[in-house]
Amino acid sequence: MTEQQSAFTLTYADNGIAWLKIDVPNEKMNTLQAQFGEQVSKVLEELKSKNDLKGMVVYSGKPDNFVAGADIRMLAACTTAEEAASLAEQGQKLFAELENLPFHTVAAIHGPCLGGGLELALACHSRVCSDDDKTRLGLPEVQLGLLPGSGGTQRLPRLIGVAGALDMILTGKQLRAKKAKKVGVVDEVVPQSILLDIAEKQALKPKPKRQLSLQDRAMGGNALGRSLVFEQAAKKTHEKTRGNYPAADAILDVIKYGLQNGMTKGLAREAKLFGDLVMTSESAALRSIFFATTAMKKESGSDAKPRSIGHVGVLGGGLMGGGISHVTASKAGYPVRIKDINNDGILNALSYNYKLLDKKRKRRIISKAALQKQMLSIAGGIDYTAFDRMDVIIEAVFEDLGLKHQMVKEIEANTKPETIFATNTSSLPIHQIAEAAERPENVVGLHFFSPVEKMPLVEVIPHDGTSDETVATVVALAKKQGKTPIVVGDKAGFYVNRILAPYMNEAAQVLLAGEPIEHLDTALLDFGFPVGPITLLDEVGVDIGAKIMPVLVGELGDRFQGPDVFDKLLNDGRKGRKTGKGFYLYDSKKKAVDKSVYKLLGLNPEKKTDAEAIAIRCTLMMLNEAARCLDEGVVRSARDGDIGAIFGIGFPPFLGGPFRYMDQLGIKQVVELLIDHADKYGERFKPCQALVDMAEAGQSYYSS
Ligand SMILES: C[C@H](O)CC(=O)SCCNC(=O)CCNC(=O)[C@H](O)C(C)(C)COP(=O)(O)OP(=O)(O)OC[C@H]1O[C@@H](n2cnc3c(N)ncnc32)[C@H](O)[C@@H]1OP(=O)(O)O
Repeated sequence: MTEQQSAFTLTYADNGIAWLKIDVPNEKMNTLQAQFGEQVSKVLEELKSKNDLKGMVVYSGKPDNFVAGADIRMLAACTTAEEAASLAEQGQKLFAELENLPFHTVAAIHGPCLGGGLELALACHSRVCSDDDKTRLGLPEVQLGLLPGSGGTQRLPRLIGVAGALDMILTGKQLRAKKAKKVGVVDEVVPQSILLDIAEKQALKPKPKRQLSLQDRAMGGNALGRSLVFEQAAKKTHEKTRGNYPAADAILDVIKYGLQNGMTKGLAREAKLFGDLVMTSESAALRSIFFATTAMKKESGSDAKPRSIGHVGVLGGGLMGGGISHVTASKAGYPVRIKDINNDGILNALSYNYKLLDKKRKRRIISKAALQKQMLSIAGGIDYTAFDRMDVIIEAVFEDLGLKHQMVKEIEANTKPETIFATNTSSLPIHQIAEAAERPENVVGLHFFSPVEKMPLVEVIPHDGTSDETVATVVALAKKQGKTPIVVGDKAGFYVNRILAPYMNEAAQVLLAGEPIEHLDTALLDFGFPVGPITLLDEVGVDIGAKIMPVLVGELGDRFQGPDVFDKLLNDGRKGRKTGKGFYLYDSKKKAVDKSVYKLLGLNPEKKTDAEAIAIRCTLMMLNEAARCLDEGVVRSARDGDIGAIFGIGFPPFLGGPFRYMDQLGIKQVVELLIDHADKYGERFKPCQALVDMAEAGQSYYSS
């Protein structure tokens, strides 16, 4: 290999400093690949042979990233646990040699420094990072169903203490520069312009001695303190994972083992468990989410080019309008003008924005000046002033077709001919909204989920007459807002609500069969959903469910007919959390079921069915409907269907989404389960034709 093709280049300065540049050829992102082992070994051999070096700076040749970790494609290609473990061992060995160099090694970090990238930096004696917003440090392996396999589970606790390391490794959180300095992951934070100079200055200083952090001394440095920290972390982790994520248990195990038995044994265990985890179905599913979202970042939703956007208008200053204006102004960086029918709506949206920004300011993510600047980019009023400048309007008014028609007309009258009208409807067909338009090619659905600033998914819904350019423009806008957009068909419920509704209806059936509410919710939580269905109904609002159901029944048929409980609940004033009255009590601190709801529904709750059976019963309804959606073209691919369900509903990520889960079960088995449930509970479980055909042909949704 020629010098130019090498990912690692060494140069020497007259002042005794060596410079090790990492620059993977032909890639915009540095990742660590097995094939670099030889190159790094050579570099290390050369460095060991030098006896006149004072120090070394390790830096990236890329403009905006340090190292994003081991190459995930390489891990996914492993066919045995031994193969994966040996990759980890190789990294461990090289990093140990780096750590043992006799002179001061300093990592100069700008941009993402994640996974194996941070493990490399941890093997250096000091770390300096830029204060740039792109700089993020973390060990996100757990999000891929893995543990840090190149020394991270051993070096991080020894550097920042057990509690801090457990927090970082178990959550996979990525720290910004200031926070990384605060917890002790880096030694210095400096502007990017002087990063290399400061790193060089550091490297000229003598190699520092490793010290136990204060936190470690206080909490994890003795056996008793340590076991307490582990106990708490295990409890907290289990509450979240419910035993569905083997990586979390493995992380706890390896860190504890390493602290009890020393670094060498700890590293051996780290590599072994890393190899085992790479082969788990959970890791394969989580890796597939990474590959899917990375691919989706490049897609434009249509063959056309997106139009450029200068200004965005938002109609309606309610909860959704507030959230949409926030992601449009603060995340995408466009000036926003909100229009509402009264000033309270505008004030509401502005105060929503202020609260979100102030939270960031309090956490020192943004400065006061940045907060003020961002607030100034959002304006509002009760008329269409300045709307002639708008390129896209996002409508978030009440779900009423007449009102939406009025909005379309007013917008067409007050904006440019090419202005896009994107409606955030969750239930009304886009083609019906577009009926009022003179320029239906500019009308498109843009369905956000609540709370907008947190939920990662957006459904983009073209109707038959929407232009490709409109689709590409709103897809680009959604990406700038930090969302993952999926383009879905203009049918009732679109994709996410359509697959959610039968699942929720089935949960209601289970409830009416007399299963206790906590039992039902816990069953689905244990299965891996982030909230139970009854809690979700309380959160979303019983009234919202009652409004969407007839639309689905009308357009898609009787299988969407839920049990007849909405009227009883609504007549009793039980709209859910927002009215303080639903299935749960909202005036006590501890979550508890409002038992009077059983009386209202004429139920005598009693646990009769085991949790697993309840979970599969509700989930099967979702799987069957997802299969129908793909068959009807409501989603364009199994991949989009999986990402939509995971990001829109919280479908258990470790199962990889409904389609990957069906593959895992085997389509034949899914069909058999559906038939079995149809026998027990009714026709609504009848497997859709697409699944039956696939089962007969022995097909699956994915090839791997
Ligand atoms: C032994 C070790 O402990 C094991 C590990 O290190 S496992 C890996 C741990 N690291 C990670 O999980 C980080 C994964 N990467 C990311 O989260 C994000 O890419 C990022 C935050 C670094 C950057 O995000 P963003 O700027 O939006 O860029 P993004 O589009 O995602 O990535 C750019 C390119 O880098 C690639 N990339 C980023 N990290 C990668 C990785 N770890 N492996 C392989 N490819 C990676 C992407 O696939 C994409 O490639 P493409 O352009 O050819 O499709």
